[in-house]
Amino acid sequence: MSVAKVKVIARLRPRLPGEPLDDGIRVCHREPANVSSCSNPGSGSANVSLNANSSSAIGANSSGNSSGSGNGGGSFTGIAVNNPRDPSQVFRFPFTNAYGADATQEAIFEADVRPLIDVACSGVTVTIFAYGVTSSGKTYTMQGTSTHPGVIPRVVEALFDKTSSSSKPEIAVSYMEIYKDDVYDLLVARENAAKLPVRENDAGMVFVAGLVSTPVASAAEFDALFATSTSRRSVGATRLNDQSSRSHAVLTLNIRTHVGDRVREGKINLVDLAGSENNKQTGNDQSRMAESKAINTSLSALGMVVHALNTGASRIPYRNSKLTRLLQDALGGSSVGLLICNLAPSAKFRQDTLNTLNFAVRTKNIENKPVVNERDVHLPQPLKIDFAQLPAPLPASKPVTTLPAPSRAGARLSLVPRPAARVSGFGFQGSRLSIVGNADTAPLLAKTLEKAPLGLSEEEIDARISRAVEAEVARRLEEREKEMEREQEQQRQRERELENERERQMAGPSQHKSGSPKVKKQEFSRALSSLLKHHKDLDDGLEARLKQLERKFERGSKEVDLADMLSPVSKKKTGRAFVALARSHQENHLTRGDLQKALDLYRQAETYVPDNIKLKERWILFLVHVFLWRVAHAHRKAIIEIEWAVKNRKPFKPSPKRKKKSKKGRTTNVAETEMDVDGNENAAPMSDEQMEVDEVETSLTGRVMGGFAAELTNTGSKRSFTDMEMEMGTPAKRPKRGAAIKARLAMVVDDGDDQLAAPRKNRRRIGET
Ligand SMILES: Nc1ncnc2c1ncn2[C@@H]1O[C@H](COP(=O)(O)OP(=O)(O)OP(=O)(O)O)[C@@H](O)[C@H]1O
Repeated sequence: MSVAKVKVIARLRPRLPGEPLDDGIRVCHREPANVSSCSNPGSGSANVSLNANSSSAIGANSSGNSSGSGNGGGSFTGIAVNNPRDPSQVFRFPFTNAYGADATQEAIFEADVRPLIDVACSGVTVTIFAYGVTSSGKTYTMQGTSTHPGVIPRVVEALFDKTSSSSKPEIAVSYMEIYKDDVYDLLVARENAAKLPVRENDAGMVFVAGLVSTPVASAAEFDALFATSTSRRSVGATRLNDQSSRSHAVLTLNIRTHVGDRVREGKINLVDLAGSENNKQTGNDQSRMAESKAINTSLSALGMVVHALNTGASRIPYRNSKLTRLLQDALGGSSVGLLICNLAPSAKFRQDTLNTLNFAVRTKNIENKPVVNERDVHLPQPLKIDFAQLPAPLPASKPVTTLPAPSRAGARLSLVPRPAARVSGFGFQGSRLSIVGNADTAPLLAKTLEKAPLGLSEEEIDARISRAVEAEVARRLEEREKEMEREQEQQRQRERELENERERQMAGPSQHKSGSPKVKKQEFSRALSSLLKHHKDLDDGLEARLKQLERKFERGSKEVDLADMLSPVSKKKTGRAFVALARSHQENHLTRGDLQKALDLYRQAETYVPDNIKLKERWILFLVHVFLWRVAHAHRKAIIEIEWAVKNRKPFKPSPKRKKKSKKGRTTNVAETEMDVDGNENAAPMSDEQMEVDEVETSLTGRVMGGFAAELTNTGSKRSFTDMEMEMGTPAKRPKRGAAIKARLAMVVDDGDDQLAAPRKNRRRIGET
């Protein structure tokens, strides 16, 4: 993509009445770089005008091409300023052009502004902004006076001159001010003007929502509109300027040109920034101070954006102020930029002037990637069809004849890739219109335009752009056709696959061998859906069980009364005994199905030692443990059942739920997988099918189901006796052996119920011996 650096020119205004003579700041034009006269005010060089008050409009030339200005080629065009602390030292600031006190409005317009009008008419966004300290002549430069019209009226006049030519651009105007970081529409009477929001559309284009845009048919119509709206701008008197702008004003001229079947939509943003203020000098009252603070804040945000762009920062802080958001396109974006750096000659502004010049020199290094905004008239209209609302973007061009940037000591060239150009538009809303290109296709246009030698006529530039655009359109159409073909082919392929699938289903299972992978797959998916239903039932069972536990817990309050009667030591002992017993039941639950018992015992223990944190932790772990065990067990069993069903080609039926009688005779739904593996007296008798499932599992895993659960619930160091015992036997003997162990453990733990106060270690030993 073509890159166009922001062009910067400097303008030193004449001395105003009452301002003391001061030659500390001078305009230099094509000074030999080694001539000290420009840089040293004391040298008395005769061949150049160094004094701001006497210099002529140097730098301006009718071609608008500053022809070798800047530091390049051994000459210097720009501004020289004495160091206020050390007058023998001179700072030099090179610019494309530099204008002195008697430079006319016309000279500046002709040299640096008029060429940009052609650029805007060819579909590019152009942003011209005046920057400088308060009272340095920004408004004078942009608006001018009735006798010395400035940039704005001259641009409009030049545009309307074009409307009489064959291309006949249509023009619409929007005008806003940013006052204390709020945006107001200047085309709307102030009493009706609401604060307008700044938004960004999907294409990354910044716009002011609700900004009015008015078509204008003649320069006279514009003048009337402009005069009325300018009178609405916030202006106030300060000690430095009795007509000081208290806001940043942005006037946008939207230009639409028809070229054959295509429409080009360019625009010119004309920005009169409020001036930076040194409040030691302004004598501002409280309300002026608030304005001044907003002005300085937004200008410093602007400075930060410029700095970030210069240093190649990955994040550019456009969002720090409305001003920078709206200037986004002009700074590192897709428009062509011209900064007019206004300077005041007086010594009292010296420090601010140096700051302004520093800012301007940094701005020079900002690279924009201009795009040509063009669309085919036959393509659908944008969302907002009002001309002024038409958005911008697309292919790049390099419409301005910028000179190579003069080298500047200390200026860093970024090694970090610049962020992609972002598109923004003052007052433009709606979607981007484009048919002719994007960031990828822009190089073609850019290349074409870059090859254009300086001094090409407007028609030649237009012709080049047209040719490039046509080639680009053809290429993109071809690409689009190919893309569409690819998509159609993919669609056909998808349809074919769907059709085949449908046919297979219609043909039915008889056409397939029952043992084929497809049949197996179907069986498996049927089994899977049964399994899912089964799990839902399981969840319901668990939930019912938890509710039951809660009720039991409430009943435990009776025990609390009992516990209150015991001494703290006895309470502790009793609590410990309950815990030991609960642990024993917990550890043996695989063989005895004593989880419920363990749970009750833990609760009882808690009544005696309610504040024991360890117990609480154990309690929580236990609940988790129970839950996980049940879920894992249920899953495992279900998987085995499915595997078995698939292997034996039998339909999968989830195990029926077991109705469990609660102690009070209520019937509760509990998942059968809960306790039945150990075959104790509470478990429902196993069906033939279930027996088979266990056999299948044993043959698949070499273990009985208890082993799997134990693996899940016991850590390596606390493996249960049952597991160890069972691992000692051969796989064939394990089931038998397991049953014998279970019976033994049942006896041991039952005996243990009576030994409430037995120490924990002993209890363990009982279980393990
Ligand atoms: N080139 C010039 N020739 C003659 N007079 C000028 C020139 N530039 C500025 N002035 C005068 O200087 C005064 C201050 O100029 P202006 O109001 O344009 O400054 P400003 O930078 O816009 O100030 P602020 O930031 O406070 O709005 C005005 O009286 C203006 O007429």
